[in-house]
Amino acid sequence: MNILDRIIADKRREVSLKKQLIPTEQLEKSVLFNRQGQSLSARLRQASFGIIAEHKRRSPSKSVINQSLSVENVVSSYEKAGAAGISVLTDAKYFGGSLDDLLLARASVEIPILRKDFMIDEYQILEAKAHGADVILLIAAVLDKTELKTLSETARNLGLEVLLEIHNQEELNKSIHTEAEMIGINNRNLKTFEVDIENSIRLAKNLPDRFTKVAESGLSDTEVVKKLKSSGFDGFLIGETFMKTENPGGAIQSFLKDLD
Ligand SMILES: O=P(O)(O)OC[C@@H](O)[C@@H](O)c1c[nH]c2ccccc12
Repeated sequence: MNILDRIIADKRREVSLKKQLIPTEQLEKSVLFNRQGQSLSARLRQASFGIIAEHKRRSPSKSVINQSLSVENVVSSYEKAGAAGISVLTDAKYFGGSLDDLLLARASVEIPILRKDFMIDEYQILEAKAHGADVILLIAAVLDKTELKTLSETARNLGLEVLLEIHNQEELNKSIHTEAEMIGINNRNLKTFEVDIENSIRLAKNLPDRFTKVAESGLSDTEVVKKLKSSGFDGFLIGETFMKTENPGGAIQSFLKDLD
């Protein structure tokens, strides 16, 4: 079994257990459930370089990235430095995150927040809303066309935006008819961890203009980000480059300065 299949198998177990413990009515009682969602898509299109800065403690490809900083400090410093949005990993087993991280991030920043997790069930979208997210991630590699459609409709009905992640033409074909606001092209193949920017540039050319285009993963060089911007990308999802430093806020600040 590849890593992605393992993560999804674990996620199915996790979600079915949580559903028994915390009913959806309880999620709907959260104060945050009535909060007005904000548009990440609009912010990315307005920014000269729209960075979505990610909070990520560890990952299956890199193991430990940063275990010592507090999520509140990291995301506030991202916001202060000029990030367009924040991504918070909430998967515990493989990424060391939690829904509490999402709550703490929401309490710390005003800018849009993406709940970064492996979404397979409507229940997780209600959780995202109840913990203050503005955007959810849907990964085309693990969902079929019908699931992509119904999960994005659920998000839309809750006032959440969708970042739909693809990696190849086949995934693009099944995503193109959904109502997602943003398409993320993952430079990293989630099955092999290989990073390929040229693949992303080729794929982006086949995307209709109505989608805000986001380049994801493996970005550490401002020259590469400039090249992606001129190839039509509006947003850039960056985690490790910032998180592996002692001062992620300082790292994004100098990154943005280099892009200027
Ligand atoms: O840390 P990086 O290489 O800058 O990547 C960030 C983000 O793109 C990556 O964490 C990611 C992209 N798609 C995902 C899906 C699930 C978990 C994580 C991810």
